[in-house]
Amino acid sequence: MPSRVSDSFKAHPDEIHHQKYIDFNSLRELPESYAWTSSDNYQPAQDDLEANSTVPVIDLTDHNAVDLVGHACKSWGAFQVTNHGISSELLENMESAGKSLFSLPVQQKLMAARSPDGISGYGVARISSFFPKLMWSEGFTIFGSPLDHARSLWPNDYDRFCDIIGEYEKEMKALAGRLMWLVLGSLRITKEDITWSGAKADFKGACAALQMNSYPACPDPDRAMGLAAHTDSSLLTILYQNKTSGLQVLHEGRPAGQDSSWVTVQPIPNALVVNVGDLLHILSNGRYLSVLHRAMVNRTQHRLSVAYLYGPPPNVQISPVRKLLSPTRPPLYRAITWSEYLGTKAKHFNKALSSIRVCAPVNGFHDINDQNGVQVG
Ligand SMILES: C=C1C[C@]23C[C@@]1(O)CC[C@H]2[C@@]12CCC[C@@](C)(C(=O)O1)[C@H]2[C@@H]3C(=O)O
Ligand SMILES: O=C(O)CCC(=O)C(=O)O
Ligand SMILES: [Fe+2]
Repeated sequence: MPSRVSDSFKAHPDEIHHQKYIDFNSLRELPESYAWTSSDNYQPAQDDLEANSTVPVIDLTDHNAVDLVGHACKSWGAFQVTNHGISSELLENMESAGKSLFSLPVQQKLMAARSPDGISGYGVARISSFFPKLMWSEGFTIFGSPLDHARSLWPNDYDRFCDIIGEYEKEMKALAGRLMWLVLGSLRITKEDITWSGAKADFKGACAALQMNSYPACPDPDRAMGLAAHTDSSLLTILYQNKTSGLQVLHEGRPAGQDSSWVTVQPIPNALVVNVGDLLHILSNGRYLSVLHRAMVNRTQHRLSVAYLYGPPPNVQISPVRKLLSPTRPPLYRAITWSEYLGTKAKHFNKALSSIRVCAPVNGFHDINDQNGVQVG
């Protein structure tokens, strides 16, 4: 296995898998295998960046929060929340847990490498296989207990990491449940309108994946991509980002797909970013579109983010809520479980939503993902 990318970047594509194991900090130049161009569906000049625009910031204690959330979901598919109840201490602890993980030597991180068909562990962005170029980032996914991987990373000192993850997941689950009811409330959907496996959906059985992302400072940021444009498969995702900006969301013109531009989500201390995922897109029958987003890198600052991808229990069927349907608004998607959807996403990537569509859109609303031209492998 090459120890540095510069040893290997002219390698045969089969060897790309090996290139994931690099020490980003050792590189003074951007290897060609990491240099994105417009033909890779990426405009390095960023001339489609909307500078004076920003996603809504919602104070969760605002008595109008339901309507603000509804408006943000409809017009942006993303928003930031303040006064969300997660302590700044927990956010700081999570950030330092991430820092201590990603600053381990490459060989140590490899002890927790994600297996080719696994979900949890250390590795490159799993969407990499859909793109011809590599991404300037590394990630660590936690689905279920982090114990085994934490033990491989810190054989004598894994408790603290596991405690922080456990606490973070507990708090995030409560916040995600709260946000879910705000979102559903904005669609005038009540507890009675949603059943999961025949029972009332109370989100107690909800599931989540925690994705920690590290974006090292990059010698040539204008040609590099931290995490390529994608939507999340979740119902909704809650993202913590450190003080370095990089997250961008695609702001759709209306009708969807017209004049879209990328908007940077500027970090606000202690705020969290929330975005609509594909399962909410399905559940809301396309009223709330899952938002395309990506992460950019910069020359001097390391960036860290932690995404909490919140979904239903893996085997519960998700389908458009009946209350939102009418003869003029028939169901656009077939019922699907999160497990099955993840398999579909792994195969079709940004065409996954269209692949489960059962009905042509009416009144001009449709999947944004059909419009964005993101490359599918
Ligand atoms: C449950 C999951 C959603 C996710 C794939 C995964 O199995 C674990 C990581 C998640 C993540 C995070 C970064 C972006 C994303 C598209 C990816 O490649 O891995 C999402 C996946 C998803 O939402 O489809
Ligand atoms: O790093 C970011 O800002 C985005 C991360 C992200 O989109 C993800 O983990 O799904
Ligand atoms: Fe994402």
